[in-house]
Amino acid sequence: MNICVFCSAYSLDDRYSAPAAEFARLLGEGGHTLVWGGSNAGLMGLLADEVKAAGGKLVGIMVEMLKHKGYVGADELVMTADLAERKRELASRADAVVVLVGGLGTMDEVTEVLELKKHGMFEKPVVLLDTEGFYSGLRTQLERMDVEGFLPRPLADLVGFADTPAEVFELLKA
Ligand SMILES: CC(C)=CCNc1ncnc2c1ncn2[C@@H]1O[C@H](COP(=O)(O)O)[C@@H](O)[C@H]1O
Repeated sequence: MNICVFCSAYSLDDRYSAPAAEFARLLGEGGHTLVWGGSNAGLMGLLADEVKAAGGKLVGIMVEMLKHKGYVGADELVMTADLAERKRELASRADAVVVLVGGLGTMDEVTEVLELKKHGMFEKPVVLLDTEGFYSGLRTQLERMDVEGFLPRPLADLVGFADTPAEVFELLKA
């Protein structure tokens, strides 16, 4: 499976990096391919290192302006002109999307994918790994949208929440 992952480009402490590394190990050992932003920065770089070490493949979708941070050693590195093209390319290559902890870049990517799903233009599973309850605020907001009539389809059709890396893969199998 081509698993597209959005996550932080910053180095984070063990509370966040250890579950990300475990997720990467499961991805690699499962024979999956990581499709990601192609960067060696922070959690993105850690993820790629761990997937590779566990025997998984790496497909990086890079953007011209960040190419100085490009990961060396990917199986495939695709260069895109801008962030919008990169998001389209990431989505088009994904059989599933997994969101690890991240900041504004990650938010931008996940909201775009959920908006496409909302309109029925992207039908692949999307799972958020809610490490340390990092996404509890976002989850509360999305649930309120669901309950109060802001979504055209049930939230459960749009996104799943996993507490552990292993649970991500259980949700992807379901
Ligand atoms: C110096 C430095 C940290 C460079 C970051 N260089 C980057 N290289 C590749 N993708 C990126 C970068 N920054 C943000 N992104 C994209 O936005 C997300 C991370 O942004 P953030 O850290 O959550 O907000 C990633 O999923 C990635 O696809």
